[in-house]
Amino acid sequence: MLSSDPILELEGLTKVYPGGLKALDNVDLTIRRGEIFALLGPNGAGKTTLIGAVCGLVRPTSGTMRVFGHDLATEWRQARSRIGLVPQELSTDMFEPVKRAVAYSRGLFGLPPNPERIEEILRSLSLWEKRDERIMALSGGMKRRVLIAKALAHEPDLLFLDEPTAGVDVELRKGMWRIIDQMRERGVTVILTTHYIEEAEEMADRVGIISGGRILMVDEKDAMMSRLGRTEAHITLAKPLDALPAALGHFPVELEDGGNAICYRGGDGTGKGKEEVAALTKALIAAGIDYSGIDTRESSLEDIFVTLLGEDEDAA
Ligand SMILES: Nc1ncnc2c1ncn2[C@@H]1O[C@H](COP(=O)(O)OP(=O)(O)OP(=O)(O)O)[C@@H](O)[C@H]1O
Repeated sequence: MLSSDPILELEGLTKVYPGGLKALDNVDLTIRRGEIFALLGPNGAGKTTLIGAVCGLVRPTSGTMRVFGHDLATEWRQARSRIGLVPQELSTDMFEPVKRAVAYSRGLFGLPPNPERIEEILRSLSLWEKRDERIMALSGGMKRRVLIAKALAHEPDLLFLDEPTAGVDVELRKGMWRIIDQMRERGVTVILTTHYIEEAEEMADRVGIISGGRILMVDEKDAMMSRLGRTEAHITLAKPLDALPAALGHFPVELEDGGNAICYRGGDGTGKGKEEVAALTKALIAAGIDYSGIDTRESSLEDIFVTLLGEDEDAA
């Protein structure tokens, strides 16, 4: 269930690596219980550093972090035991059989063994048949699922997935999305990092855009798309025009393709582009201008992302 109850609160989180690189710059971020939050940013934006800070792998330079209301600086143990981390790559356990490695991960958090629970996790990730195989002998996609199983072994309430589908094929990516969806159904809050816009668009309830260690924007995905999205319509005319008729003067349109098409670009931030295109077609008919086709396109999260990053570079 999605609620406004915060599960993670970051305030003024800053990380300056030795050598002076500021990987996180005064990050404020609140994650709500039960949501899937996508942290979207280009390479080197600070995504892994942010996850590392919450999971205790990176020591922040300043700022506060609260998880489930526990201050990470003072109540580290209570908080960490409820967090799971799926890192980008498997670094240990390669020689271990799958089931043993996953059970071991549970034990690391001081939990008693629970073979039924481990079986359930392995089955849900389609790894049960492979439970006695060494991890090194598995395919790349299965190794990724082992990473998830290990992160779920101690039944965390908050799960970080760092680039869960980097470098995997489309089929595996979709499989991974289904797995993430199942976790949400179980009530796990998921924070995933990605530089695949498609992934954020498909999976997330909310999206945060990060670049150069700064959060540029956080919003509900749908709100972000209607607030920042725009509509483009390409109207092919039956006969070319020399100039735009005065009757269309109040629409955001231009004559293109040597007078053979009228292009509409509008609805910015209002979500009303489609309605305006419909009004435009009526105005065309009223003005006696015949057209042979209309191609309408709503902007995607990708367009928004590119625009925001472009503006950020301009401001820098
Ligand atoms: N241990 C480190 N020492 C010094 N600089 C580091 C260290 N780790 C990361 N950085 C730098 O901090 C910045 C942020 O890196 P980070 O790995 O957090 O980005 P990212 O958004 O996860 O990138 P990617 O998508 O490539 O994984 C980068 O410029 C990186 O080179």
